[in-house]
Amino acid sequence: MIVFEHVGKRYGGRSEALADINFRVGRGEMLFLTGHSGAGKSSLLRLIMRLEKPSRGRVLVAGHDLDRFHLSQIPYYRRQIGVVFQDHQLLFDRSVFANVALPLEIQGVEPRESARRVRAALDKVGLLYRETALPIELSSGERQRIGIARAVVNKPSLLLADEPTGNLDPQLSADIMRLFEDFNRIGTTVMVASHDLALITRLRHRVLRLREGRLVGDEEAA
Ligand SMILES: Nc1ncnc2c1ncn2[C@@H]1O[C@H](COP(=O)(O)OP(=O)(O)OP(=O)(O)O)[C@@H](O)[C@H]1O
Repeated sequence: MIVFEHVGKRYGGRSEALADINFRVGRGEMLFLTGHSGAGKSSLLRLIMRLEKPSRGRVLVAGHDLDRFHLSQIPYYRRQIGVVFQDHQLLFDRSVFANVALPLEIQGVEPRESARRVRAALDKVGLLYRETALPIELSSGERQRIGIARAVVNKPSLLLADEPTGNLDPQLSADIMRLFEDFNRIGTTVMVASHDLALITRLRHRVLRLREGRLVGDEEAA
């Protein structure tokens, strides 16, 4: 599903944020990406999203060399990827329902079909009963689950998360990870960047370890 071949990334004239990264992720896998702050986790995810281009090497996703995409193809490509951020990036003046519906609205999905998919996504994260609430009325764990519902409303084949439990306590973090595992169980490829080693160790998935832009570990699930 994801192939990195000798990938390097340099921003401007600075030192390399990523250097000679090689790995493959199979369809339907779940794995963690870990490393200290500044190790290159977000850069690696941004390359997969095609928000950045590599300075060296190739990134392939679902058989496509991302460097070869025409600019007009990129939005279609990104629709196949669900992305969850630490700060969830919800719109605070819109209801939970409207936030989750946003990706479908942008694509022009017909309202009735959109409503059906939004409710299915909210149901999966256990927050269907909060559809009319505003984000401000929710707890931080609930907001993160809304961010996840929005990420999966398109039924993406690939789900990427950048420190999705960064602000949450251990219990809520475990709940969020269980949700990712649920999506993985139904076939979604899931990659989670996190520096929460306690959580990562407990969950027993494959772990890619970055240090100063280099891949220093690739440990299979225990
Ligand atoms: N847009 C950018 N322009 C210039 N330098 C950048 C940019 N994005 C990242 N970097 C640099 O690249 C290196 C890797 O950063 P990156 O954000 O990928 O690491 P990270 O592991 O995700 O860290 P964090 O957990 O703090 O987000 C850092 O030295 C950072 O300063």
